[in-house]
Amino acid sequence: MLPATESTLAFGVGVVTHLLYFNRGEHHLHPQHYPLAFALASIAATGLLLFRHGLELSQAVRIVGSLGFYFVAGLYSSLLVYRQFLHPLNKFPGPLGSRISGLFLSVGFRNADSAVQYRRLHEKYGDFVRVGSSDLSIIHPKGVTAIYGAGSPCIKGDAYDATEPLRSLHSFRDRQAHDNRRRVWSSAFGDSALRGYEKRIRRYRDELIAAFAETKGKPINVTQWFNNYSFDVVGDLAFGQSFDMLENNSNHWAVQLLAEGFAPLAYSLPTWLFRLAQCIPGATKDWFRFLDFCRGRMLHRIQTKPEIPDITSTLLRPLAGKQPSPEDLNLLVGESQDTTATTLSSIIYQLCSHPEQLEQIRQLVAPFMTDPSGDVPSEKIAHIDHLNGVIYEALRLHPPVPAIILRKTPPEGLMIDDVFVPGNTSVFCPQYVLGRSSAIYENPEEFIPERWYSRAELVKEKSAFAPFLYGAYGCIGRPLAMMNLRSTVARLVTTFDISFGESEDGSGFEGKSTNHFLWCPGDLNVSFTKREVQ
Ligand code: HEM
Repeated sequence: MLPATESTLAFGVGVVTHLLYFNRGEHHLHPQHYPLAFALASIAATGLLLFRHGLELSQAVRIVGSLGFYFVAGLYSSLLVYRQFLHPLNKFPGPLGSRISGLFLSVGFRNADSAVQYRRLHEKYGDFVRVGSSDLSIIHPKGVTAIYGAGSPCIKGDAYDATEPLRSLHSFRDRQAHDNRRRVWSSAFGDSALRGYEKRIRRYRDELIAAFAETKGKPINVTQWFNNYSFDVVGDLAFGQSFDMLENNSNHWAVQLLAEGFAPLAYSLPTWLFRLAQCIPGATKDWFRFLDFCRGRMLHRIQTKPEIPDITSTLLRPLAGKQPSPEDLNLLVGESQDTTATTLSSIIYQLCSHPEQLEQIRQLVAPFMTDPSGDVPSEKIAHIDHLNGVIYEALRLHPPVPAIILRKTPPEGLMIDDVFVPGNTSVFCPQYVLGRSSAIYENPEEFIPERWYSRAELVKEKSAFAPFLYGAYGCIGRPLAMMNLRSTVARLVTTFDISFGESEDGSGFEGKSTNHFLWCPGDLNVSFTKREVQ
């Protein structure tokens, strides 16, 4: 048995370690160092007792074990007491377990339905909900501008360090480093570059239309088909070579790896745990296989010069011969394409649910579909307010990034309207919950495209609508996405009669959807019958 003074001392050291070290700053980058340091200290202390003080091995192990126990007990007691009773976020409501750890909610997210669950939490607790020891979910109408707006003092949260030291444009937390990389990317998304991409994309849109025409009205799962289309498009824009997914109507193996790599994001695990899991041998092998695949395709692409410049051409130019990082390519291939595909699915879901809207868009775009190819450049139809309204309504009700886009408040804290959010708090505004909030929209559950142009009174707080985000870290691919969405929707509605398949009621589209940072809708069986008169 350890004397009381030693056990108290070990306990006290635990408390002090928490208060002076773990309770200050960030500690998520190298979580494996802590158990390692603990093990090394235990071995050193055992050695000291054995060789310096001549104790028996069993005696030395018992003493070191007890000291270790009291140290850990002190550390965790301090952590629990602090988080439960003294934490500056205690004034915010939320599930009791969340005060102690975000892991409490991670367990509840086992069905990958975090966006729906955040909605329930906000219905119960209000605009500010504490969802972790230092984490707030916020749906106050002024929250989005305060947290993500151009002048916001917030920085990206620790989750963006998940793959450190690998970095993409998306994951730079340092503002200056991000801005420098973003300047390189901007040239790849300027007007003239987009016109070139539009030409490259047309070939895949033709393939999509041809594949739908071949079905002769037999219902098909559009969620998969739009995935096929979007990944083929980005494969072409990034590597000058598609994934042949439209041809095979199935995921390319690399795309499948990517989807599996995203799966753990469903549980909103703390970043330290995520990084700890990466230390398990083999745990990230699929991820690295995917990055190797990107690297291989990139090398192949660099050896060929495309007739019409692709994204890589424009990215390579300012990099002066250096290659984009494989993480950048992962960003391009993974995150950006799922979003375009899910938005197309959401639009078709809403148009099948509201056939009168489908007819209205058809009437509006038909006069511009004069090209013999059947296609239409986006700029010809970009001014059609109702078409844009349909896209925005789909994005409002089914935001592709529906829940956590993490930011951290500055050390001095942040005012959101008249609510003070303490410094160094992880904050996010779930777009899915905001999109259905009656504090922000009149009749939020209704699909009303006019709210985005002629019935502005139906949007009470426009700044809360941010499916692409805005500000310094907003989506750089927005113009490309909008261009692709407009032209593809115009082409689909003028080429086909579109309706839910016979046994489809649309319930699984949302009901079986999951959220892995990006939203993945359930299957949606839709019938496309070629129209006689166009
Ligand atoms: C409907 C389609 C899309 C939606 C809703 C969307 C949404 C978003 C959102 C919410 C972010 C911010 C994420 C964060 O801060 O964590 C973002 C960032 C980004 N998006 Fe998109 N996106 C779409 C399409 C695209 C496309 C087509 C591309 C490119 C081909 C793209 C490229 C990017 C890039 C590179 C970033 C990182 C920007 C930065 O950190 O500076 N996105 N997108």
